[in-house]
Amino acid sequence: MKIAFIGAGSMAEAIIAGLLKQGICAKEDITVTNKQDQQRLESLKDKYGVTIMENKEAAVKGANVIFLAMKPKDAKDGIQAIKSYVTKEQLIVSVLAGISTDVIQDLFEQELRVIRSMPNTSAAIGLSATAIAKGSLATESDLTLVQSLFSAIGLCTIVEEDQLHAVTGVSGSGPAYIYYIAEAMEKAALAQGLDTEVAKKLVSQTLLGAAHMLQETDKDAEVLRREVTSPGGTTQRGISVLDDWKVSEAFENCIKGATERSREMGEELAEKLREMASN
Ligand SMILES: NC(=O)C1=CN([C@@H]2O[C@H](COP(=O)(O)OP(=O)(O)OC[C@H]3O[C@@H](n4cnc5c(N)ncnc54)[C@H](O)[C@@H]3O)[C@@H](O)[C@H]2O)C=CC1
Ligand SMILES: O=C(O)[C@@H]1CCC=N1
Repeated sequence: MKIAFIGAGSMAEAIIAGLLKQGICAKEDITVTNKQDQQRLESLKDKYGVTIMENKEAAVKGANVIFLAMKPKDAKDGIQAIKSYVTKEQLIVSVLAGISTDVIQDLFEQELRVIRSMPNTSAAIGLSATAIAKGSLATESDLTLVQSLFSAIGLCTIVEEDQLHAVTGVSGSGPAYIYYIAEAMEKAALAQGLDTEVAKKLVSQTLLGAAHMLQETDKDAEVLRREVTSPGGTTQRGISVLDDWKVSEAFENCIKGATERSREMGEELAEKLREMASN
């Protein structure tokens, strides 16, 4: 299968790295283009051996699957640059946060099969948490194909398209929340006298172990948390501080805000297109 990436940023790289690492496609089958940063393309070529192209027609020609991997704000220009070279036989896979498959179809101004996805950067090591949804013209077999691609680089579940906003707020942005926690725990460990290397090792292994416990035991997070928390002990004191600082509510608002932002980004582009159509 030949895959073209329009956009060569962190998400494109994470997917490319994952696909190659898992042997889903050969480096010769991947073509990458971006807006103008030739140095970035060269670095992807050096690192992964993929084909890089500035010419947009050449980039999409012959691809079975075209990944849209530019920022949502660049979707209009990015699609404009390739739309006259894309054919109905090619399957479009969007990773753009917030942008609906209808808007993508409108931007191409032709009846294309579009699958919308929300992976995360852990795709780079085969551990993405991805959800996908199909646009009105995509088929069940398109969905199955894209699910098999993303399943090769982590978990991939199928959702209704509207749920992708919440997915973005939870697992698309999610790695950043966990890194935020890691940063905070490392900083706190230093303040308590541990040295940087020890703090980093202990924090990352603690996150890794806890994630495995969540997946490999049949226990809920709450049960696992209680098992760590001895009455009158250290964890109880620590958790009581998190409760005092309303960390749980902070997460509720964090995910709500990110979900709302996904909807807004979709609406901003849809509104722009409506304005252009009415002028
Ligand atoms: N970074 C993340 O963790 C995740 C990002 N996403 C989505 O992935 C998409 C890309 O995000 P990042 O990789 O983080 O962005 P990025 O800023 O790292 O990369 C964007 C890429 O798009 C290219 N680009 C911009 N305008 C273009 C145009 N007109 N034609 C061709 N290429 C163009 C840029 O040159 C750059 O290579 C976004 O839509 C984002 O919503 C989805 C899930 C997770
Ligand atoms: O922050 C963003 O908008 C993108 C979407 C999910 C992760 N990064």
